Amino acid sequence: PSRFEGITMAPPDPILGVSEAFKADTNELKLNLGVGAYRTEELQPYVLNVVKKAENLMLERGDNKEYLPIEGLAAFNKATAELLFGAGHPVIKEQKVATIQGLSGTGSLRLAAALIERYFPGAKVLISAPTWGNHKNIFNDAKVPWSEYRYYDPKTIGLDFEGMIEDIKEAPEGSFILLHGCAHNPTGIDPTPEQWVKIADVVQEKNHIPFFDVAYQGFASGSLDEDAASVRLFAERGMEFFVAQSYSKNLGLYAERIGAINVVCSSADAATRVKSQLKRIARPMYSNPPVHGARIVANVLGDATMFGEWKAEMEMMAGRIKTVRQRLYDSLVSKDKSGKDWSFILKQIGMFSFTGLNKAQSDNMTNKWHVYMTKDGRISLAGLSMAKCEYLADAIIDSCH
Ligand SMILES: Cc1ncc(COP(=O)(O)O)c(CN[C@](O)(C(=O)O)[C@@H](O)C(=O)O)c1O
Repeated sequence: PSRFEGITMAPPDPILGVSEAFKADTNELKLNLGVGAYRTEELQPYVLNVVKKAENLMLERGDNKEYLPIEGLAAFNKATAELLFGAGHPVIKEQKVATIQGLSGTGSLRLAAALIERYFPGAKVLISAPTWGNHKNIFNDAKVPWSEYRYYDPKTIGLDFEGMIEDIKEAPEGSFILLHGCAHNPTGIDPTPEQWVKIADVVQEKNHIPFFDVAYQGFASGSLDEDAASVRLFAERGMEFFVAQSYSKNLGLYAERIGAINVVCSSADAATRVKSQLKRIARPMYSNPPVHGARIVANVLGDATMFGEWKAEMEMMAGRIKTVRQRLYDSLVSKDKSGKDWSFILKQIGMFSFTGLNKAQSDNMTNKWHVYMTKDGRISLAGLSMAKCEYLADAIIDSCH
């Protein structure tokens, strides 16, 4: 008998498995609102013009393919930390941030989880209920215990702020609090600036360690600075904390796997030690990261013209999603005679809308309407065109009544 008998079939991934099912569907009405990947009005993947411009420059320059250092491309690490905190920020000036290039957001989260497992034995991570589908797997596989803090309130289809604060208060002192910097996934519901202040207060009070996941900087509101406000608030307070970054969405570099883990420390010496241990973890995991995406980011962020062009394209993408969000809302209101309040669609921010549809209703969306979405009721508006809003509204109304 084969010794591989014990290797059973793994379940399809709750998010990426939806794309697999979508590809297998032959119905031309099919709509992929599963994975959080931007599509144009023609529902095609989008490579930013500024990315093509940077790549042409890189090709002309004839860069070589030598290994990067374990910590990644130095120009990228510098640029990514400055983008997050602002170039003039004290944590940058005083060299208190340990930044290493990661395999996009996922790989950066995983490196951070490995550091927690190694240097914070017994510490647990508090994650929002609900949260991005891969967070639990990342911490489980890194053998880091986690528990949930209340976040989504199905009654108001809004934030259960009191519950969130209470659960963070109740957590053992020195817990890691995983926070979505902006554009919460899957709910699209973000704390208000005032609520962020209160969150910072309670985290500081309990000596917790904030752990930001910033996968949508600039993509949520269209403004890089606005979307970094929550992270910068915590940096203002002189807190030590983690920030994972991703350029999958805001620069459209999905498959280039480019991101970073930043650890804000209380001294430059601590940052040097932390960086050395992140390198120690990375080397046996993947040795050193891919260069192409890092060079694109470093070139775009390092050139004033391209940086401006990037900001304009990001505002275009964020703008298209906002327009589609409004059109979906208008279609639902005009078609639905039940008087249901759909305003939550407009209050949500970023790529996603949390529809409140349950699993059976989501199944109906797929089986009857060929609309592919995650089973927690999330739809990615980035995959929706103006032309398809009416159809989607019909599907949602049919599925929830
Ligand atoms: C909050 C959050 N954090 C990290 C990531 C990781 O992204 P990457 O590794 O590409 O940098 C995502 C992407 N999440 C998805 O957009 C999604 O939820 O559909 C999708 O890309 C995914 O991988 O699931 C995310 O939404």
